[in-house]
Amino acid sequence: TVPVSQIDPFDETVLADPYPAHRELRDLGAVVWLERYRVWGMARHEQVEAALNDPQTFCSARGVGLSDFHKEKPWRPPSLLLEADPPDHTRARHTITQVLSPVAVRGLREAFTAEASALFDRLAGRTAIDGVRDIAEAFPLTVFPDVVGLPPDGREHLLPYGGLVFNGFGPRNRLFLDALARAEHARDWIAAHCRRENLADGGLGAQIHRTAAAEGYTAADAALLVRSFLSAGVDTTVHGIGNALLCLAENPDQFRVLRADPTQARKAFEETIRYESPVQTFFRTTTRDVDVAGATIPAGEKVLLFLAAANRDPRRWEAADTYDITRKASGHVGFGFGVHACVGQMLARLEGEIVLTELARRAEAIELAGPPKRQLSNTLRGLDSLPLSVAWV
Ligand code: HEM
Ligand SMILES: CC(C)Cc1ccc(C(=O)O)cc1
Repeated sequence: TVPVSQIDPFDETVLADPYPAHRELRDLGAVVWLERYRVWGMARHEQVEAALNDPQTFCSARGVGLSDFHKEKPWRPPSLLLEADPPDHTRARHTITQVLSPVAVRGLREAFTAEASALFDRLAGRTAIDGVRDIAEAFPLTVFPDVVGLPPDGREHLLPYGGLVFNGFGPRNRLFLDALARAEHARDWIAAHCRRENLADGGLGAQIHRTAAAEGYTAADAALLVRSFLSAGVDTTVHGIGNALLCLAENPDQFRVLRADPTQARKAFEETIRYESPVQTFFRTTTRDVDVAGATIPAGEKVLLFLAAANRDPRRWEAADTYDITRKASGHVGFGFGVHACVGQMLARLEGEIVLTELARRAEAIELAGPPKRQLSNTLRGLDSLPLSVAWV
């Protein structure tokens, strides 16, 4: 029989400190029944990776949130990438990877480095800063809209829209309803700025339109592909960078390692994605009766994948609950795994590496100057504010 848990993974107390619940779920079994939502859950690395690697059985086209698109109308038209399965997904993925290719991402390094340098020039000398407002939000909100080709006005809609997307994967709780209200005006702005006429020539948005047209997509579908970037490309990196600053401030020995060798910045960011995963959970839906570790999950069931729990599974990681920037963090599922693995991960890594390198060069030490304020979300883990005192070089 399948172990039953009363844990509510979307409860605000659990979201504020999810790690005890993650441990309980891992130890309860390879597959558990979450009574609260009447869905299945997997929290161990082995089962999460296996499910992500089997899109035929654990599909995305019925939504990657709690809502089953076969039963409820999505709050927005489904994504051609995230909420699609092979073969449709394959064409959309091929289109996007032509635009966000490793060569294209490498070509951004110089401009991103210049932006980070200018940002830290403005911060130097200010001993009290807010790591979220002044760094984690400031850097992505400067470089990403520029590279997509968004106009200077209206960028304040990006975070609220992402907040709605990520809260939208959870239940229709207070977090979702708040996000829906906050994003009321963002939805129109985002929809308008997925259209070719509102995207600058030469930007990634215009390139998506051009490549999508060559792949036979309509302008409307090309706009949906741009929407994927605007949905996934900001809140995630903001929290990735914010979580890295929090981890480094809470583990001064790790900051000293980074300070001694700033080329460790990329590894520090990767360990952050494992240890304090910005994307904590999302769902799949079974397409057939499937046996997992002796339990049979019937077809048509929602399965909640606990990425963050898998990333701290002691069955897979030495000292799983230790933040160690020198460890080999590869193999984590913080960027997903398999056909839907994050298409923006190289861009995210570039942003994280550049910010942490600049920080390591300019700060002797950073420490918490007050309690961080958590930003609760049904899916994302990150901060609203991070008071830091910085000893600049
Ligand atoms: C630290 C930053 C980021 C994290 C932690 C992250 C995490 C993830 C994860 C876990 C998935 C898998 C979703 C699934 O399997 O259903 C994913 C997919 C995706 N990500 Fe990211 N992401 C990040 C940054 C970005 C950026 C910067 C972009 C855009 C430029 C982006 C665009 C996407 C897209 C379009 C998908 C869907 C891919 C597909 O379904 O084939 N992400 N991301
Ligand atoms: C971690 C993922 C759920 C992030 C994400 C969100 C939205 C989209 C989209 O295609 O709209 C893609 C990826």
